[in-house]
Amino acid sequence: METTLHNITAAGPALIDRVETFLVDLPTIRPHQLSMATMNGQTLMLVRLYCSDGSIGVGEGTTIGGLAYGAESPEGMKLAIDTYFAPLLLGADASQIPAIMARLNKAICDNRFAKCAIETALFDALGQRTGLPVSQLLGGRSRESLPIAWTLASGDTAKDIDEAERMLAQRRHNIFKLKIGRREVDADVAHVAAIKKALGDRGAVRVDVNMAWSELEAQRGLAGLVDAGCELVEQPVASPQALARLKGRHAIAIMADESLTGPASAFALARIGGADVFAIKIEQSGGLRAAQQVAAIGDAAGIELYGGTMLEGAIGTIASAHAFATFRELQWGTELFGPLLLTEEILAEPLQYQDFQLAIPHRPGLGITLDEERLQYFRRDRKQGATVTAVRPAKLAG
Ligand SMILES: O=C(O)C[C@H]1C=CC(=O)O1
Ligand SMILES: [Mn+2]
Repeated sequence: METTLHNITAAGPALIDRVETFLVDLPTIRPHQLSMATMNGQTLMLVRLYCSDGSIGVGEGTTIGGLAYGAESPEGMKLAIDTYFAPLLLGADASQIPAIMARLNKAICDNRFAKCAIETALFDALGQRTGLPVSQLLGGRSRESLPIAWTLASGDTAKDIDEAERMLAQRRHNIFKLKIGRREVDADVAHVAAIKKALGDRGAVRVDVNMAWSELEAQRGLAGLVDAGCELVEQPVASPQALARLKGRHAIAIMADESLTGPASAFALARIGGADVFAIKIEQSGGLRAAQQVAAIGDAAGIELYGGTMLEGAIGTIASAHAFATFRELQWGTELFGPLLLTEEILAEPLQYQDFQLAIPHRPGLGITLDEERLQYFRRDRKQGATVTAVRPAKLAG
């Protein structure tokens, strides 16, 4: 469909008629070990917004290890949307995304992941309505594809090296992020050094400590990581002040992840010089536009950018890709590999990963088509026999 301002406005408002949420449980290809949890599967909280013009937008809320990573869980997001978000959404004009998000932000504290799922669905529906990809609706792309790092987190050095070799041979990834922080600092540093030694110049090595170190442990760890040839360390300690004290002390980039919970935290971190790099995540930021604001703050402060993941499935991953495509700078690439960690495909056509990059679709909205049969098969309530949706009362519908 050719899109003009005329046919958008001529169509009139598209009201939200129905909000549907459901959980989808998918296995991972291997156990994924982080400092705070080991994942054997991933649960996607999917939301669909059905609009009065026939458009349907889909969004995803996903986290890591239930409540191990953050305050929101997939089950909690579903409950929050069904109970508290839906009444604020039903009957609203789905094209007025900033107004809807302002309404949600005023009435609902935090719940950033659930808000991101809703904003994703709104942008997807707007894309269907206008014929434009989400990246275009967010202001336009600076790039057509994104470099994709892979996380080595099997918990075993030799297995991690084999896995990295396979990724290099397939030309899928040549940037590797190692999950550390579960073991003693020296054991972790030895693990990183062994992997970097095996890969040499063929692969970049970075680590994510997920806040597991004390500041003292970090002082020792960072020195060892520099010697091991590691180029970046993600959130070695929990406190932003400690991050600021560590930054610049060793020849290694310090990246903030857990400390970034949206634009205000980005501003606060920039003020104290707490990071060389921001790992920006759409869910942690509270939505796609909030992620763009975090990027703008990073840019303005001379902080370099990286596109992070909450190990989302295909929907959250491609929503992230559309947002990251609009960033002016993306010096450290991205880690949007979430769907590749899952054994099951939920799209009719898989996302395109090749030559170390993920291609960003050009079709309207998110530019993906769900495989309904597979989704129905993996949804949790199929086994429980319950479907919860919120519907606009008939007397208001039309
Ligand atoms: O960055 C995190 O902490 C979360 C995540 C990203 C990749 C991965 O394996 O875990
Ligand atoms: Mn991280």
